[in-house]
Amino acid sequence: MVSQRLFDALPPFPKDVSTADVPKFSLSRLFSGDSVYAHEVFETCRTTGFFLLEMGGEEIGDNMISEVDAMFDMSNNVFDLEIEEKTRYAQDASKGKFTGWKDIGIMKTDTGAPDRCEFYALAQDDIIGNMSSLPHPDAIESHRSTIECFLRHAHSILTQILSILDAGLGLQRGTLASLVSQERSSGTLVRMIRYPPQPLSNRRTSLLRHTDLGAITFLCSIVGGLQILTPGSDPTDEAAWRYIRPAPNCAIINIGDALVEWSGGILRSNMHRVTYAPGAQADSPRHSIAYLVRGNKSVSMKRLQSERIPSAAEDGEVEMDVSCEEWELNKNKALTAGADCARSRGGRDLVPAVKCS
Ligand SMILES: O=C(O)CCC(=O)C(=O)O
Ligand SMILES: [Fe+2]
Repeated sequence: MVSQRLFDALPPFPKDVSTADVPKFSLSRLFSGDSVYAHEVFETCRTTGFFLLEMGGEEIGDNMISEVDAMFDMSNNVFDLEIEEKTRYAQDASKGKFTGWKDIGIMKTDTGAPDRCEFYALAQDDIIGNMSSLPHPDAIESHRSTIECFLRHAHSILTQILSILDAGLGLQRGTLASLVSQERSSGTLVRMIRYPPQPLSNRRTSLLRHTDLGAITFLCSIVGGLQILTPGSDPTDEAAWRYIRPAPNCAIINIGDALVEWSGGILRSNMHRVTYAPGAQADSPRHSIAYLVRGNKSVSMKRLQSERIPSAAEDGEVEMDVSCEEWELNKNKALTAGADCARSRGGRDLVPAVKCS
């Protein structure tokens, strides 16, 4: 949900590229309490797992638009720092440190080739104050309050979406939000990403196909490149990968694996990847900002109990009681090694709210 002003500064996404079938919802209607609209949002989270959320006109939406613009500015400045400076804040996957800077090529794509993107990740706990602050370059330190506002506003928008999911899953209002509280420790991150333009003669996937391991993601970008796998398709079928067209004032929201687990497979986390941008955009660097909301560290990954969520026993499964913290560590290691055998998950039919005999 970058502003129109920043979109106007870059070449447009071409009109003739076929794009994914992803609906656009509006934040003001989401806040209106319209139950038919809420049901459409829920069904999208169950069947596609991705949607656009348009903001503007509401106080929180307008704040978000200017905060996201400021985050993009900051991200540009961070990635433009000298490599020696960025190296001081390097991530260290072998020590489970996924905050700070990740150079291009550290991760693998699905062919085993090095990735083509740089990350700088910030822990929500660091910014909100759930832990003692981690050191960052001045380009970040001087913007801590902007980052905190961005996190608080994005979180309250996502809380609204989670309450729609509570209703659809037959959970008490506030159940899902209580698993991803901002006031308790979690692996939640805001990840800034820069993808340099790729040479015409050698263009390919820059970020491995994956599903997000957390609960829900709030993603902002201007330049295209994000693709989702058409539900029901084989990931090796190139024709099944479709671009999402970024739009001004719109965030891309997607469901992650934790919500699939908690909902017993009702909600859907869909595979996605990043490749070169289409048309004239391919010559511009691509920036994105992903707010990756994860469960509180000690929360279990076991499914929640409700009339609508089939129990593991009903499915003939024995559930492992892993905490979000352990689950994330294992998934992160696999992802870094390119060994994440990701597949889209979830999307099963809902049982009726009241079971009839
Ligand atoms: O850069 C993007 O648009 C997508 C990033 C992404 O999928 C992620 O960080 O999980
Ligand atoms: Fe992702």
